[in-house]
Amino acid sequence: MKILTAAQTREADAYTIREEGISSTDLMERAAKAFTGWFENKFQPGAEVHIFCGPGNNGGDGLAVARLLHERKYKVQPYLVGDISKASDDFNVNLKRLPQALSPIHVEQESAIPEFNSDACVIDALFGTGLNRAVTGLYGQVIEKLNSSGATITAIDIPSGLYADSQTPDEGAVIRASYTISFELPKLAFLLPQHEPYVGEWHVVPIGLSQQFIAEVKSDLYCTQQEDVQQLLKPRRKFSHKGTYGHALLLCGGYGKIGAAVLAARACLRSGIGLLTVQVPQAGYPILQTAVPEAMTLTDKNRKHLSELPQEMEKYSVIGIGPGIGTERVTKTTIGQLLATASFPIVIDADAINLIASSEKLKGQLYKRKLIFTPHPKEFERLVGKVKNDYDRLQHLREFCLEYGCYVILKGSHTAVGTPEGKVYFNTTGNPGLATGGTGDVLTGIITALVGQQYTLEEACRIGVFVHGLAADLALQTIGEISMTASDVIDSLPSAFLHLTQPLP
Ligand SMILES: NC(=O)C1=CN([C@@H]2O[C@H](COP(=O)(O)OP(=O)(O)OC[C@H]3O[C@@H](n4cnc5c(N)ncnc54)[C@H](OP(=O)(O)O)[C@@H]3O)[C@@H](O)[C@H]2O)[C@@H](O)CC1
Ligand SMILES: [K+]
Repeated sequence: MKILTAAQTREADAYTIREEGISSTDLMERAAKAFTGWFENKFQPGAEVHIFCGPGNNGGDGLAVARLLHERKYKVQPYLVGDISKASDDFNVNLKRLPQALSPIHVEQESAIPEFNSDACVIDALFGTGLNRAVTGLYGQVIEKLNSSGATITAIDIPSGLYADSQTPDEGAVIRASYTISFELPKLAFLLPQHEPYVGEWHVVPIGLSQQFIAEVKSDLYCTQQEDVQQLLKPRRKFSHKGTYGHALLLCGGYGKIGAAVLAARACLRSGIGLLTVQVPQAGYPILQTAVPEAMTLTDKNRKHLSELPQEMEKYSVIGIGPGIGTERVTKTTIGQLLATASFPIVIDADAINLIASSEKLKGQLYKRKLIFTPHPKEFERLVGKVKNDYDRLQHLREFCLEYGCYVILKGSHTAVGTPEGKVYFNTTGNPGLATGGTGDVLTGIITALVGQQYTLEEACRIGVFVHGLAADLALQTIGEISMTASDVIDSLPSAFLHLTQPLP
């Protein structure tokens, strides 16, 4: 699914109206019906619903929603905020369509807003994609009052005051919604962690915008959804054997962190790799052999740390390196040797990222290699320097991928996959249960397995982060967020792959 800017969304609206012979009023009605459909499933008709409408088409949506909810027996009170003498045409059409029983309250000062019951619902229809400056003055005061009212706020299209695709100025007030119901496509702002307090739980409802326009419009930003991953996954062939699915090498684990190698290895095997060799420091040998009998185990000459590459490197199709390896000098030297010699793809995680980030020499060896980095935000900052905000982080992500021609999986609540072509794919699975030690090691194992099976690096990144999040979502059902461990995510990988390859009817 593509992500469009606010300007492109307005163009999509205009194109749909022009090319598909639908009036803008009818498109607004579709949007209002789509919103109302979601709202009715969420809130019972007994609830008081206070709908705050601004002067543009977002306000027009609010007025149409007021009429539709009134018809469905909700106790609706519309508010017209500020100067509506220059309101949009469709706002005025929907103002006229309000039934007699609904008389709107004009809010010219914030004191005109009554106190709400604690179970009241507020619908925010002040501003949508037409927001063109920070919200201050009366609108800002109204937003602050609604935020502190204690009512459950549901935003139409986007929380008012939030910029859809660029940094919202600090001085602007922004609605803090519990729910945001967006039309047709998600906005970039919803995918960035800094906006969680404003956007709340978000959903997209279709309103029939032109699919042709959406297919043709240029955007480098995408959401990866289940259908995408189902199309990317290749069935295993009847006449295949273990050699068909690659031979992965994991260079993971260090004294006290052999568990990281166990987790990465188990996840790699559960993600379809044909053969797996794990090299661990001597201290890890009995542990690996016992915990992961399916993996072949090599030992490093060093008892505690990664200090050498195995023999016969040419037999591997992919390497995963980093989980638990530590930051010893000798390990850094080994990474340098790996970058200098390996011709196959390398998945680089954890301390391998930290070691590369700390060395200009190692960074200089990254060019023209087939590399996937899997940093969390702190590791990413070690690679690229301090970032100012989530948009700045995204910019750095694209620049880093372009400069080094590599892939970066920037982990977070909507993990972002950056590609060398400047594209970014946001993931749509996962939950806060993943915020626990070892889940990153699991992701390294999954991605390594997928690269080993000859998926392109882009496919491996997109499938891998989706499956990892899906496994956590499936584990949620029986284990919950609080108790979830990295091993639970591995244990749910089979269900996640089954879910994707044999969708239930
Ligand atoms: N078109 C369609 O077919 C469909 C559109 N849809 C809906 O339309 C929404 C977009 O509507 P929109 O383009 O009218 O813009 P919207 O966000 O309502 O605001 C514009 C108004 O706000 C004003 N204004 C802006 N910033 C301000 C500020 N900081 N402080 C104060 N004022 C400010 C600006 O005034 P001005 O800049 O002229 O002073 C103008 O009056 C979209 O999100 C979706 O909900 C759906 O129904 C689907 C069909
Ligand atoms: K809104």
